[in-house]
Amino acid sequence: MMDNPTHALIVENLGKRYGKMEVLKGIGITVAPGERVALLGHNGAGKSTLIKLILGLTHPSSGRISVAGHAPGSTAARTATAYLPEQVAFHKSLTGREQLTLFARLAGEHPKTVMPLLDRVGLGPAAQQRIGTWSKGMRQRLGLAQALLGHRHVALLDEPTSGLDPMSRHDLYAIIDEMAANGTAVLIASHALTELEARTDRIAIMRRGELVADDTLARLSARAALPTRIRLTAREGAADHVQAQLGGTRVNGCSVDLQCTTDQKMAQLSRISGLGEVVRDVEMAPPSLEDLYRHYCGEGM
Ligand SMILES: Nc1ncnc2c1ncn2[C@@H]1O[C@H](COP(=O)(O)OP(=O)(O)OP(=O)(O)O)[C@@H](O)[C@H]1O
Repeated sequence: MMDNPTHALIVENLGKRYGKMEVLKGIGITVAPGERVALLGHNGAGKSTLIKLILGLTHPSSGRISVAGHAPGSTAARTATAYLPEQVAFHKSLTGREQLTLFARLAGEHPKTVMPLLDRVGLGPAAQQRIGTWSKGMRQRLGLAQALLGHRHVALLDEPTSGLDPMSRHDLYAIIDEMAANGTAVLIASHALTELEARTDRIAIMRRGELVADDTLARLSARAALPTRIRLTAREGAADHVQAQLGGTRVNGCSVDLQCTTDQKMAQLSRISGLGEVVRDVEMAPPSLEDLYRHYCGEGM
């Protein structure tokens, strides 16, 4: 395949063996500039191995990778890639500003970019403190600041929000969105399904070294045809009547759970409203990313 300039990252028919063990089998995935792709999979599915191969830290047994048109590990590919590992390690005795200045020099960036970048990730006030005194969230932000140095075509983020509180997670995703809006292709390996659901454009799921899904949430959802759950709250004493009319399962004194496919949803809602005032409330839960993840990972298989 010719390199498509619309793809910042191309992974083609990638295989990796460790001795007899086949860790990656024919992986093909592309990420376009500005796209945010979630990379999901159980422990040991091969996500870290894929990231290591894209970084050029280990070599594929077969297949090909192109990072902004360059071979993984080459100087051009390294310059084009931002990488945030799960455990970010820094010199504890340096201040945030000193550490980032060091990274800026290594990346060929002018030290004057450092303070604005620290401000951008919310570390401006802590810039003169030693990293050894910082919280995990602050170190994670510094990792992100490092990843934001220069203009990167591809960002590889490994569990970027692990161990962060909800506010820090929110801020971190805002920065990731900004990176994508500036044209960086972002690949986020994570287990944090709920937050990824709203913050990524595409979902890629790996299972035992194979890519078993790679599409938008809406299309994965349509293909899986998982049911929408509907919980009805009946007026006091009316739950039996509601269940007799609509079927479903009683979950407690006054609630009834129903399930329906997407194309049955409107018909089901009109049957519910036909029951009139005996139904006090309706809650609908479409399939979540967690449901889809279970489906595509073939849980229980
Ligand atoms: N250097 C290595 N030598 C031998 N086997 C390895 C090596 N690195 C990884 N593996 C194996 O490859 C498989 C995939 O591991 P990998 O770390 O890529 O999974 P992962 O999806 O990143 O898991 P996690 O979510 O736990 O980080 C595992 O079975 C692992 O034991």
